[in-house]
Amino acid sequence: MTAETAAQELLTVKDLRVSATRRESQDLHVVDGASFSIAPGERAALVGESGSGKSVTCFSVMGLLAQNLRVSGGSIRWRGNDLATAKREEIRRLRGPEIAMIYQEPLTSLNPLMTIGYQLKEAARRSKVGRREILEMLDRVGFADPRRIMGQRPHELSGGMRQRVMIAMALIGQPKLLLADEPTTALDVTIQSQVLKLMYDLSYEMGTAVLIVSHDLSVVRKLSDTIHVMYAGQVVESGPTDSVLSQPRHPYTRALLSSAPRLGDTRERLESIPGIVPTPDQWDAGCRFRSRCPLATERCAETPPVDVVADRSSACWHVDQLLAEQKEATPL
Ligand SMILES: Nc1ncnc2c1ncn2[C@@H]1O[C@H](COP(=O)(O)OP(=O)(O)OP(=O)(O)O)[C@@H](O)[C@H]1O
Repeated sequence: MTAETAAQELLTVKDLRVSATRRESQDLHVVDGASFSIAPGERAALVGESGSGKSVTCFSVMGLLAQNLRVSGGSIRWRGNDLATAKREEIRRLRGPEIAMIYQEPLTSLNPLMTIGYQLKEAARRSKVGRREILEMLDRVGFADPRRIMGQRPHELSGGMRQRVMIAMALIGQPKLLLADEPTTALDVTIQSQVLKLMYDLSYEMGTAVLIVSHDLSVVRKLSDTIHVMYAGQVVESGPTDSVLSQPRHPYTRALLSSAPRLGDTRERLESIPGIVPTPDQWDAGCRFRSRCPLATERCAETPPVDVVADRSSACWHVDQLLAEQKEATPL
């Protein structure tokens, strides 16, 4: 990394390892060698099948890992500090004014007993923001009567309204980074895109970088500048969204694309990825996708090299073959 790129980076996660403590056996790594970085104002996405470690990675950045999990290796560089080794108190101070998060289900992060006003004031206090800005923020996220919302409790609001409150709460302090962990999965399909648009419009106006965790490649394609593909606890491919999705350099990304529906799709059937994701206790030093990969050879039992080309990186022994196959499949 050059001094120039390092200075441009907001968050750099390097070889992150998160371990789960187990009572009767050795600790288990649930994230194991994840690396990616995010620049100021960048819109990035973390994609991958269930269990690949996307949420745990976000919670590590927020310093909000479950009791039985801990960062056991690697670094999380945030504007010169390493959050992997920082004291809880230091990370707590960053939550709100610097890094904020929106969760899948707003009800788990809103207190059911407290009014929205109370909870927004708590969030605003950390960022030294007053009542006027809170009301303005509620107006910006689309509430016609912000004063009325302030007096209501979470159960009095619809799912979409609650998620808009969460967006207001997360962005009230104008953080530098917003982590959004599948922020619309709990919402009706009809309002998902409205809520996403709102989140991205506001973040853009504030210059806030966004890392969205999503299963939906069509959302990622539309809304993200860069994409990081996670598989079995590692980031296996990274790069600008358009180029990763049009010319994947990792067989797992190619498989994900074949299994995702696309607008105007003429394919009769989507191909599901054969096999199952190995669980953390099955991970080894070799390529973890090899049991499901059509290109796998014996060599894949060894740690795959990280292939870096311009702003793309992928970890695969067979990038050349993968690219040759894509060339053959693409009519001139
Ligand atoms: N508190 C915990 N204790 C032990 N293992 C955990 C804990 N939380 C998560 N895990 C394990 O960590 C791995 C990564 O989980 P994570 O929730 O980050 O995956 P994900 O990619 O976000 O999946 P999804 O898309 O389903 O949310 C999984 O194997 C999961 O079972």
